[in-house]
Amino acid sequence: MTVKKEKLVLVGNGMAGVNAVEHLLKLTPDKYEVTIFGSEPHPNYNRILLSYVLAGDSKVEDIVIHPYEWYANNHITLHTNQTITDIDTAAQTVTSDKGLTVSYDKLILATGSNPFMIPMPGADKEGVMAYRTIRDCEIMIESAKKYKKAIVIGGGLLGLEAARGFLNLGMKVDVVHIVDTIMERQLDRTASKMLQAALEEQGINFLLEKQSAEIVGDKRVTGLKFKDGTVAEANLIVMAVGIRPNVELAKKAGVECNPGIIVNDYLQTSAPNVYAVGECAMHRGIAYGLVAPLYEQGAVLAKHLAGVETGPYEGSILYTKLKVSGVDVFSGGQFGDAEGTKAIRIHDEFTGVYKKVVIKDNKIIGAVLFGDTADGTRLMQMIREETDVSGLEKTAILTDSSGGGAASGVADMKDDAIICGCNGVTKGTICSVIKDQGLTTVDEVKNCTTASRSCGGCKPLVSDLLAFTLGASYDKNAAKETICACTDHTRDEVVTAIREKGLSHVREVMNVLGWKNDEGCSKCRPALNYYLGMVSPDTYKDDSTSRFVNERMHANIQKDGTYSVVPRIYGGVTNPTELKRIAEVAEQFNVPTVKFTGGQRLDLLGVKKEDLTAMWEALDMPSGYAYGKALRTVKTCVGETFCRFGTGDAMGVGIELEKRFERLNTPAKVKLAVSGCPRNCAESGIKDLGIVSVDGGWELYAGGNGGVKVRVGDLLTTVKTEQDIIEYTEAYLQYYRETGKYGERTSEWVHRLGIEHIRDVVENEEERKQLCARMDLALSVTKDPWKQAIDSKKIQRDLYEVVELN
Ligand SMILES: Cc1cc2nc3c(=O)[nH]c(=O)nc-3n(C[C@H](O)[C@H](O)[C@H](O)COP(=O)(O)OP(=O)(O)OC[C@H]3O[C@@H](n4cnc5c(N)ncnc54)[C@H](O)[C@@H]3O)c2cc1C
Ligand SMILES: NC(=O)c1ccc[n+]([C@@H]2O[C@H](COP(=O)([O-])OP(=O)(O)OC[C@H]3O[C@@H](n4cnc5c(N)ncnc54)[C@H](O)[C@@H]3O)[C@@H](O)[C@H]2O)c1
Ligand code: SF4
Ligand code: FES
Repeated sequence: MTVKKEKLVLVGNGMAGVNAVEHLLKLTPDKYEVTIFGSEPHPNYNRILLSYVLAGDSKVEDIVIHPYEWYANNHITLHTNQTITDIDTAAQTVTSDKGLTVSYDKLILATGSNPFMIPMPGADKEGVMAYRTIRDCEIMIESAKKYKKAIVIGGGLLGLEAARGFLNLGMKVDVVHIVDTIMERQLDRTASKMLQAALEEQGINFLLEKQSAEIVGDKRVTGLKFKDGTVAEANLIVMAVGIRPNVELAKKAGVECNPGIIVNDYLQTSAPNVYAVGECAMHRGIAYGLVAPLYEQGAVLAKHLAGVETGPYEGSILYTKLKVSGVDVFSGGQFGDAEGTKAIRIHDEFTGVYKKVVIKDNKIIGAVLFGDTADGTRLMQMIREETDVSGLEKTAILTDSSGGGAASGVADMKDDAIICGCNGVTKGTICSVIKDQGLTTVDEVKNCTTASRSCGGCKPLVSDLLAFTLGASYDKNAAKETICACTDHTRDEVVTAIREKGLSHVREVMNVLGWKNDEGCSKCRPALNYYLGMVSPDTYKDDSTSRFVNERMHANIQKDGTYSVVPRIYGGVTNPTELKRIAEVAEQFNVPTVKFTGGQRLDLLGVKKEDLTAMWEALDMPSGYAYGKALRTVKTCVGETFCRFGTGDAMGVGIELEKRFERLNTPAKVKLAVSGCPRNCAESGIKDLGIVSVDGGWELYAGGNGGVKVRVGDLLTTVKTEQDIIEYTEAYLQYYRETGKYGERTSEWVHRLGIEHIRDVVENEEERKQLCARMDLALSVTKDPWKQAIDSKKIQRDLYEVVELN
């Protein structure tokens, strides 16, 4: 006798609902006849990965979790593009917008959330949108082909990932945020400010403490007006200011909601046989907006519906990781300081790493990590298990990422411990595929199980599981550091290919080396442009479209959309005629602020884009390159010319160095300093190359940095004459140009290569002469970009004219 199957209907073909059904079918494949309705015209896909689609690192087809065949193979009836509009809880039926009525024995509501749209005037204009679905993503990608300036309202996880995506799509982007710290729901002030600085470095412009008042424009948006009366230009505005549970259908059917669909610990709603799971559900006063808790809910619901014994769902501890390449941010549990809590903090300004763990009653209750998130999953495990840390050395909690042997932490985990929260993959599953299928790398585990496919936060644990399962045969460092997710090639492989294959365009490199993403991204394109120029300085035609906005514009864009102009003042030494001219130009162009920079230059701030070329012409001074990955400034003291302690001509040497190396492209910005005696008034110890006059010669200090990662330079060498200084500086900078990774400051480069190695290179006469010859070639072809813009109507039209956006 065949047992009649019960009818299970799922409303919402999203991540939470389908995951629960998948789990249920594994437990009891034959108990239910399943029907799924989804409003979107797609099979179940990974919404998390939309950020990678937008950023150009994935394609829509790559983010499908369950293709149509999965539904067919599991005998599930799927109705995509069909919205359930009514539920009759007495008759136990649902009815769709296409008029289809289906009866149920059990009903799961998994209708997700709606993005919150700020109800301000103009919010209905063309070009104002949310960011939630594949469709939204497609519209954003299409818009980027036509429009050049976006605003994202909301500096939370979604807003920042959207903003990064826009940069990758070649748009300029402002993030408008209501308070003065971004991601304030996940980060403390220190981490938030570090994140902001890192994202500004990538090109995102932040407008903080801004209250949006009105969207301006005719049919299509042209800008966003704030309550303080200022306006920011944009032809695309994305609202990412939070979500609201989608409960319209449940409310209409009389199911209790406040504001989400209220569920008990078994995900039951107020209506009989009706369950809710995912973002639409409100459990113990919380509606979750991240997948890990939704999967935990789904696991309980599946067991409950399968009739398998299960404990209640008692709520989840949240953790998040921002999915923006180049920044590592993790936040978990209760990260804020509150009564009864104590925190352990490490803030290593040398490496840009910040870690904070919050402890209450000898238990870790929260953590924030910036710059190094490898310990995130381990700390989450300690938070979940309420590990007593009273016997532990407190700073070791933060510094020991392996807990005494890579595999020791994971060895203690149970088989059903979730390793990848985003994709609900357990330790047991990962260990069996490693064993059964002979997997040896994190990437293979990812492809096989989806663990680490989304936010990437679980990669260190997956790696530990490989070590635990494979023992000594696991090579943790086998995974190589690629330029970005668009390629499997490392920096060195790419540079070698450029040299050996004679590649000469950014696109050619991407084609020949089989880039996964035809357009590349904002990480690889500027890097390729730099490497090509470094390899063939005399023949390579710079691809300005592959440069970051400030380098394209040859001025630094400011938070209000104006620019800053810093003319070259060699060695920081000027004269009355030059100063008068600068003053007159500042008056002529109504420059609101003139400021001395840390590098002894004058910065004219608040210049309108359309005034830039006229201002440069009036100044009649070269560009100070204050915006570029290039030589910025040579700071000098007055030296022996005026100072009674001085033993060397600091000003003379500084001016000569700046004249020699101005306009030189380097992997990251380069700052030099020359001091006339060891009192070191020009702060030579914290410069990329710092020169100090000493008895009988000059000392050269390499790899210093006074910025985010403070580092004191290492003594590179001591030379006798001013001519030696030029020669050693040439060799040092050229070696940095040839071996530095794009974006890597000399402080990191010296640390990576080791000062002894660099010293060996520059002190070897033959190598030094060769490096100098290659440097001379690179210097022989540089041109002043301001002069080029003054002389070219085309450049002025393309870059500096104000275009009416519509
Ligand atoms: C760009 C982006 C990036 C994200 N990144 C992360 C991340 O890194 N980590 C993380 O944990 N979370 C992330 N999230 C959040 C995560 O995607 C959501 O928490 C998760 O998708 C919610 O799942 P859900 O099933 O509850 O809702 P959804 O995935 O929204 O699914 C609900 C589905 O139900 C459909 N539906 C609604 N009403 C009806 C109806 N009446 N009839 C039929 N169908 C209906 C909707 O169209 C939708 O397809 C991200 C979200 C976005 C938008
Ligand atoms: N990496 C991830 O884990 C990830 C990525 C994307 C989205 N998500 C999830 O998707 C959901 C939506 O993300 P979200 O970032 O929109 O929500 P959110 O609620 O996390 O953040 C919204 C942000 O917008 C700000 N804000 C609110 N009103 C504003 C206003 N009028 N002007 C300017 N700023 C304003 C808030 O201060 C807050 O920081 C969340 O549940 C989020 O957790 C997660
Ligand atoms: S570094 Fe020496 S020479 Fe230069 S200003 Fe200071 S004391 Fe004078
Ligand atoms: S925890 Fe996010 S991908 Fe694994």
